[in-house]
Amino acid sequence: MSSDDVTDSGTSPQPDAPAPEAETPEEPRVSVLRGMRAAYALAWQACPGMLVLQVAMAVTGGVAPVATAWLTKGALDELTAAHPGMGSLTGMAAGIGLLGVVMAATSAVTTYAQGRARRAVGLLSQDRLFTAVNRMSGLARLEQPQFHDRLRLAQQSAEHAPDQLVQMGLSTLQGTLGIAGFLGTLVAISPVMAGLALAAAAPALVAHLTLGRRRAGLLWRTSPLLRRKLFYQMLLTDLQASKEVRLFGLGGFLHDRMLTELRASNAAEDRLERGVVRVQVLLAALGALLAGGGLLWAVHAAAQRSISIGDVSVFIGALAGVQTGLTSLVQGIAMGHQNALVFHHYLTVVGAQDDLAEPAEPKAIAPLARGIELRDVWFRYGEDAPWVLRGLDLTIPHGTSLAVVGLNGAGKSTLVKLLCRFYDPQRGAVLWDGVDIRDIPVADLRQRIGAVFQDYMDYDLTAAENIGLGDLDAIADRDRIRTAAERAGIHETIERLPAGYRTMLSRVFHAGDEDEDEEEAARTSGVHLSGGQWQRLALARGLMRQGRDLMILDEPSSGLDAMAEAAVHDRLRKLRAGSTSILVSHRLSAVRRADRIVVVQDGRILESGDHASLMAVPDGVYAELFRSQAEGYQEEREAVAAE
Ligand SMILES: Nc1ncnc2c1ncn2[C@@H]1O[C@H](COP(=O)(O)OP(=O)(O)OP(=O)(O)O)[C@@H](O)[C@H]1O
Repeated sequence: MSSDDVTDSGTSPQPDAPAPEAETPEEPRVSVLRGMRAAYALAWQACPGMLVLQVAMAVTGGVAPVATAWLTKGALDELTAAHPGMGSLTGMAAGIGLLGVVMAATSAVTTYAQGRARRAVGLLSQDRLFTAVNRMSGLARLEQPQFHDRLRLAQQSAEHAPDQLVQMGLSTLQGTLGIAGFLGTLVAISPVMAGLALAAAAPALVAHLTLGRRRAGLLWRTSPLLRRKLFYQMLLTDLQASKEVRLFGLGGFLHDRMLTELRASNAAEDRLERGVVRVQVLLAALGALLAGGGLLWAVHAAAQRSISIGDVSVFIGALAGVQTGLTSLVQGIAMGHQNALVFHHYLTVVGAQDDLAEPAEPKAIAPLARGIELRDVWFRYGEDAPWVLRGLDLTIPHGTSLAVVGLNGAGKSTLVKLLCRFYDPQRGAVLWDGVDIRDIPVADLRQRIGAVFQDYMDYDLTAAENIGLGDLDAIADRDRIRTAAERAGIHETIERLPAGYRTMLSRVFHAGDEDEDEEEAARTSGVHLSGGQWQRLALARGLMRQGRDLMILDEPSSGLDAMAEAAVHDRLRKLRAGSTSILVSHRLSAVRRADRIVVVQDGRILESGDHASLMAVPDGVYAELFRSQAEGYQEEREAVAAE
């Protein structure tokens, strides 16, 4: 394939590898029932006992008020009878009292059961959410803004939505039992009133469902605004950003931007809330009209002796019971509906496939014996993005050191990322001893690779942990951590820290126990390293994997001073001898002793050879780059000598 076949504009042939499923920015259409089912399954798995207890309490809470209303009616009728029977009156009064105790206990037990279930469900749902995030072994999805919008809502709903959906189901059960009881009572006294009360709930249900859908839509639309707001907010408080924020006087600017995002989100919420108020006022007026009409009818009927005083009491209670029951039922359903819409984001993330295709027939990876080959590799970061690698061919024989050089943006780090299989190439293949790495389980492949990335991480953890993370099996192995630190030239620095390897490298967290004394806390916290020292730590972390099949060093010394850099490269050269390694660097003095050097340009290998052979090509890119760097040092030296 020539570069004419595959153009920057993206009018290329269909790629071999499918692009990761794009996140759709539209508002999702979802099944509420699916959300409910998933929420109940979660609640059952997280805490079955508490779910059963809540169901029992919901049934009790639904039946008890109806029973109370009937006992009250019985008592009032007995009282107004010609010869009230004291025995049955006492029994009914005792029954009312007992039901009061039961209802109070029900409410307390429900609160307890809800709390325990909420915590257990929250734990399980967050566990599943982050398990799913960890399952995504590539980087492509994490680079999609829509995925982050979805993830934010998923995180929010993982904490609250499952529990709220369960509560909605339970309150529906409780409400339905209460309403059924009261409605039966109403039908017995006035079927017309019963019909009217029921009919009044229909517009309320429609209105609340519409509002719920609008609320869920609002959450989806405001998610990008709130993420940007959080980003500006984070910059205002982040330690790393604080230098630039203060020096460039960015505080006010970021603050304004943060408020602009918040105002836009508030304005959208205000608009929705205005609609909510209108609907609620209308529904309240309808309810009051019904209650007032019912009261008038009951008083008239009692005055004409067509119903008893007890009937009036139970009628008023039942009408109020049906109305409040229906209102809370409708609101519960609408809230559940809204939660299910948001919970959909959680279910989508939890159910998402890995963004890297899993091998249909996984092959076991063997220790590297022959070498790694990139064969006609074409890669770009998105369907509309320009090609970064354009038919790149490269072989790295086992046991050799390769250096990769090239101008900024040439694709060197991209090449490294493909070797770690953070992405799959759209065309061509990366072969490990002749096996396509797409056929090897990705975790097994990465176990064989050690790496120091250009954009390495500083972890707010102890010095030992910062290094030990490179090989989790050895995170407690002080000897290995120390050896890696020595090789990266950071051991002495760590030894001088207040608590040596136990020192917390953070100004945000401290290392010790909550109850440690202040002296100990001061010893173990508050240390921050210099940029070059952090880079050495990252190098030590990578070196924890010394002896694996492939060592990747992407600009491992860019932050080191000249002497440290020379010393580190000297040491690395010795460590790399006889093992397979790739060094990406702009410092040509560091790469000159590699077994082979390649120059990447326009997504291909432009030149290849050892230092001497590349320097022998007078108008070659490598020779030119090397000469210009050497001349820079030469001029510097002459200037110093002339002073
Ligand atoms: N995650 C990404 N998403 C989209 N484009 C990217 C991404 N990473 C890199 N690119 C683009 O790919 C091209 C190659 O980038 P790469 O980081 O591989 O270059 P490089 O040779 O390592 O550059 P440098 O010497 O500056 O580190 C650049 O044009 C860059 O904009």
